[in-house]
Amino acid sequence: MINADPSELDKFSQLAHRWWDPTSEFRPLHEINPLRLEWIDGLAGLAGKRVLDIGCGGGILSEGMAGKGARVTGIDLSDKALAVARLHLLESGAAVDYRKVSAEELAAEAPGEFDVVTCMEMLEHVPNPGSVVAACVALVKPGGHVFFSTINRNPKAYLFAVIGAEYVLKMLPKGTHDYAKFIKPSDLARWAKSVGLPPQAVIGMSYNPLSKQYWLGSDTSVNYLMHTLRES
Ligand SMILES: C[S@@+](CC[C@H](N)C(=O)[O-])C[C@H]1O[C@@H](n2cnc3c(N)ncnc32)[C@H](O)[C@@H]1O
Repeated sequence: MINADPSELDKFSQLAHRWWDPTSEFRPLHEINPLRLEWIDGLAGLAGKRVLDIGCGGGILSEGMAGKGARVTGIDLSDKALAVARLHLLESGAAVDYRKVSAEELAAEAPGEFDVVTCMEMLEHVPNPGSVVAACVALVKPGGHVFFSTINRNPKAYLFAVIGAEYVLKMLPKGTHDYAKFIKPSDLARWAKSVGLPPQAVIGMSYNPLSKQYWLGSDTSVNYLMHTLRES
C-alpha cells in the first residue's frame, strides 16, 4: 500500500495554483527558502550534485537548489502541485525534472543514485514517516547527505504551529497541520540512525510575528531541520 494520505495530497492540490504567490498560504515556504537553501548548500555544496527533493510541491526549494547548480529531480504525489511546478519552469527558466512517484517506489527503481536528498516539511503529512526515512537512505549514495525538516511535538509546537499559525495569525489554512503527526527530533534521529543515516546536525527555525522574520538558531522547540549522512 502506498505511504500517502489522500486527504493530505488533496489539501495541497486545492491550493496548488497559488504556490508561487509569495503572499498566499505558501508565503512561509517562500520566506524560509533562502535560509534552508543556504544551510543545505553550506553543508552539502550543491553545485554539480545530483539532488532529489522528496515532496517537492510547487518546487520552491527544487528551483532554489537548481539555481545553485544542482541537477535536481523533484518528486511528489500531488498532480496539481507537479503541474504548477512544471509550469513555473517556463517562467523561471530553471531546469528541474519533476516526477509523480513515491519515495519508496523511486528507492526500488534508482537506489543510491543521489548525492543529496532533501525531504522538507513533508514527513508530518505522511502516514508512515519512518518508511520515507528508510527510502531516503536507499536513494542516497554512501557518504551522501540527507536533509529533513519538520515540526517538533510538544505543547509549544502545538501553540505556535497550529493555534498561532492557523487560528491567530492565519498564515496557514485551518487543518494544515495535525498535531498527532508532529515529530520529536529525538524520534527522527532514532529512525534515521537505525537505517544508517547518523544525524550530524539539528538546527531550529524560529519566527517573530511582530517583525515577520524567520531565522535559524539553537531553538528546535517548534520547527527544525536535521542533517544526516549515509554511512559509507
Ligand atoms: C508543506 S508541502 C512542502 C513542499 C516542499 N517540500 C517545500 O518545503 O517547499 C508538503 C508536500 O508534501 C507532499 N506530499 C504529501 N504526502 C506525500 C507523499 N506521500 N509522497 C510525496 N509527497 C507527498 C504534498 O503534496 C506537498 O507538496
